[in-house]
Amino acid sequence: MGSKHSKGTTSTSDPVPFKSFRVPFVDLEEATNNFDDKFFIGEGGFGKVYRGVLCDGTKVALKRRKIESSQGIEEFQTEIEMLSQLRHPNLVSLIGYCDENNELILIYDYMENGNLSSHLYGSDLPSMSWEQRLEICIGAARGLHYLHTSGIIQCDVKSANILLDENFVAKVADFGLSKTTHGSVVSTDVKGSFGYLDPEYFRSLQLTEKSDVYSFGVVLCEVLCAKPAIVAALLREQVNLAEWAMNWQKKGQLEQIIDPNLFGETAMKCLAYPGVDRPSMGEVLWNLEYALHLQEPVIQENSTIPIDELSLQINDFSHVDTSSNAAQIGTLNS
Ligand SMILES: Nc1ncnc2c1ncn2[C@@H]1O[C@H](COP(=O)(O)OP(=O)(O)OP(=O)(O)O)[C@@H](O)[C@H]1O
Repeated sequence: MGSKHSKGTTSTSDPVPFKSFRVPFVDLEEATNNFDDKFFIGEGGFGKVYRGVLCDGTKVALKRRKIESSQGIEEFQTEIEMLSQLRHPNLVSLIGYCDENNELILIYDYMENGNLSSHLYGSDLPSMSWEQRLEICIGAARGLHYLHTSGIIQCDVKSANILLDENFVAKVADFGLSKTTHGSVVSTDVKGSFGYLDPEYFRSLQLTEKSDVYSFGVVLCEVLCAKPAIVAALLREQVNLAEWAMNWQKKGQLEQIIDPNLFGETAMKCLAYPGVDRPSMGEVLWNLEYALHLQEPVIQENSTIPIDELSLQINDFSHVDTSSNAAQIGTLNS
């Protein structure tokens, strides 16, 4: 949950009506040995995240708002409102929250294997098999499909917000920017993360479920190419992975960067412009499940080939027209 998007107020009094989820601060101090650095997992826009163990033995992750920050209250409330109503095996579970004094802390089920992006690039973690990747994408698609059929747009779909439990089951996380729309088009300020933002939403400020589909298409590209959504390529401007992959597709050479037997076409359909040409999340899910079904014999044959070998050939970004992305990034930063 990133405070970069927050428009919250500064009052901390009774921020949410779900008192049954409330956990005393002293219990959280105990769970983390007083927020000891040894328990620190990472940091996002909202604040630091710690692992901990509650007195009943439940392993948890605690997201603690930066004390100096006056932002994040609106996202804190949205997160609690959304997650206290939603339950699905592919959504992260909110166990409770703490809003004592100046503290705002969200308490989640602890996800043993962290987030999807750290398994794709930028870490020493072992490469995941194709089958595992596809199953993770299917899990995340199920979570998003459930959200969309519940009338909710997640609004910040990215690989860092797909968490993995001890069995590598995908759980969609971070609902601070989510919107309840019940299928209608909503006018709103642009929110989301660089590299994942639907260009149509960016231009029109009209939010629909297809914006999540676009962002999920970028996640599929990351999974297929083992590259981050924004790639700093040699001396050039930052390169947007989605546009780079679509350029290869336009040239009819998608197989140059990804194995055509996998789910490249599904990823490309998610990135279609205009948004009405994109599939629904249910169709994406069906396509991925079908890809898994088709892949089973192929996966068995290739199961020892790490993705890095496939992505070795995709380091040439010289064909990308970065002008429109650079414009988008520039505008977002301003
Ligand atoms: N329930 C959880 N279990 C385990 N690790 C978690 C959990 N929730 C978050 N993390 C980890 O904590 C770190 C910070 O996450 P956080 O969601 O605050 O920020 P982010 O998604 O990295 O960035 P942003 O604030 O821009 O969305 C990440 O490494 C994330 O994987």
